[in-house]
Amino acid sequence: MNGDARKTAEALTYLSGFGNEHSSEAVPGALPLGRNSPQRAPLGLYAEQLSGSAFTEPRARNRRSWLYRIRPSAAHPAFTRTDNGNLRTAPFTETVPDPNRLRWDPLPEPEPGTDFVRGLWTLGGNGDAAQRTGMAVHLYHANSSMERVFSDADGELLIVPESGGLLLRTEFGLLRVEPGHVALVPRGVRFRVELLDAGPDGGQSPAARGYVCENYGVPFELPELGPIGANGLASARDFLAPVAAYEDVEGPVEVLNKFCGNLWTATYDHSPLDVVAWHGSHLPYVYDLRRFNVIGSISHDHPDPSIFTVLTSPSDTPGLANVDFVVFAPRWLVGEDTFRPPYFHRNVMSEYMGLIEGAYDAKAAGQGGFVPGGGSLHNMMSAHGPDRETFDRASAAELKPQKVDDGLAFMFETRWPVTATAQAARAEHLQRAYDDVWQGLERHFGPLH
Ligand SMILES: O=C(O)Cc1cc(O)ccc1O
Ligand SMILES: [Fe+2]
Repeated sequence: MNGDARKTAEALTYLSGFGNEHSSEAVPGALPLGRNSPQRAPLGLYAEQLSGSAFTEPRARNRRSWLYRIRPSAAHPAFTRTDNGNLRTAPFTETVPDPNRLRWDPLPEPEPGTDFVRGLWTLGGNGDAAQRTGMAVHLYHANSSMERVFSDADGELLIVPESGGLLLRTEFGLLRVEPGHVALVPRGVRFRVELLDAGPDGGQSPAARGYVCENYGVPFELPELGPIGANGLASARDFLAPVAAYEDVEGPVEVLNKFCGNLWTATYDHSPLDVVAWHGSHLPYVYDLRRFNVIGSISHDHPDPSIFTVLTSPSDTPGLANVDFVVFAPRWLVGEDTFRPPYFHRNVMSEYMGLIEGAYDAKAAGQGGFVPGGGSLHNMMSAHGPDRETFDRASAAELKPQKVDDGLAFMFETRWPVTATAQAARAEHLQRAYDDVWQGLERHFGPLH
């Protein structure tokens, strides 16, 4: 299946535009015109609505799609509980919230035959999935394509690959997601993840690794631009939705459903990825982070990282995000008389950071440092910022224009502290000496300087 996945992914076409009303049909005439639910849907298909918002939410936040499928989703046997593996869900109560700065190396190698869902490993989170608020941070490390199909009733999934490309076969069609891209799979949408990179044995050996933000709250949207103007940051047109593509498969297919924190399984007698046409706004997307238009200071001082927000999940309080997805993309630094890397700070928000590639400008890379596939957690009010090495270097640097283009880092920044899971708090790959990166920041104070 893996070799085929790359070939299939090469030929993909997309529909451009975040939040649009898109429509697509894999077979001409499959999409009804002028109505959603005709007495008999075209081509003998079943019409079905998938709601991502309450029916009555304001138009700007209202999300739903109509799917025209070979069988209605309702045609399935009972779900039964199955092993949650390393997946955990809010409320997170296995440990107490930790004020310490925490950092992890990448996940260890998975067992052979680990698919995307089995490879999910929850680091922590906040809120309450059943109350549709808060978020979870997961990592994944897989070495096998999924045969089964997955959907998450608990939230939307923002998938951030760090190594290994993925082919997402969704109810709405196919998305190719490489490191440097992110995929957004809405709540309840069924999909299967295949690994794009076939190993020398034509199969299972390469790993696919990355991060997932599970957003229990209001779905991600593009941030307001305010005085930035009508353009800038992530552009709506760079978010690509799939075109309709369906599986006409009769035969046993395992379908996994994450519901209020548990995995449930059912064996369908057909593939639920059988949507021949669709229209609507509750849709998956892929976005290439390198298309992000980075805005920064052209005078002095280091702007707050909110300037790098790609997507935001708002809360009921204006400006206070349930979770923001922020990217530190290649950019020029030109600030005069400025300490250019991230400043020392304590933040009321909680910050989980990951690294997709290269190095991050506030932290040393290399072994025992902040490395691709690793991550750090700086919870509410924890004191952090540049490590000693970065502080020494940046305080002495000659301030000529400088291109920062040796890395791609990101942050999930959330309104509530992230409580670690037991497995994250006790993990062997937790860096137990992380505090040391701020050791040796000597006093330089001298009133007579
Ligand atoms: O802690 C971090 O590295 C993230 C971060 C980056 C930045 O540029 C300013 C503040 C901030 O929290
Ligand atoms: Fe920070």
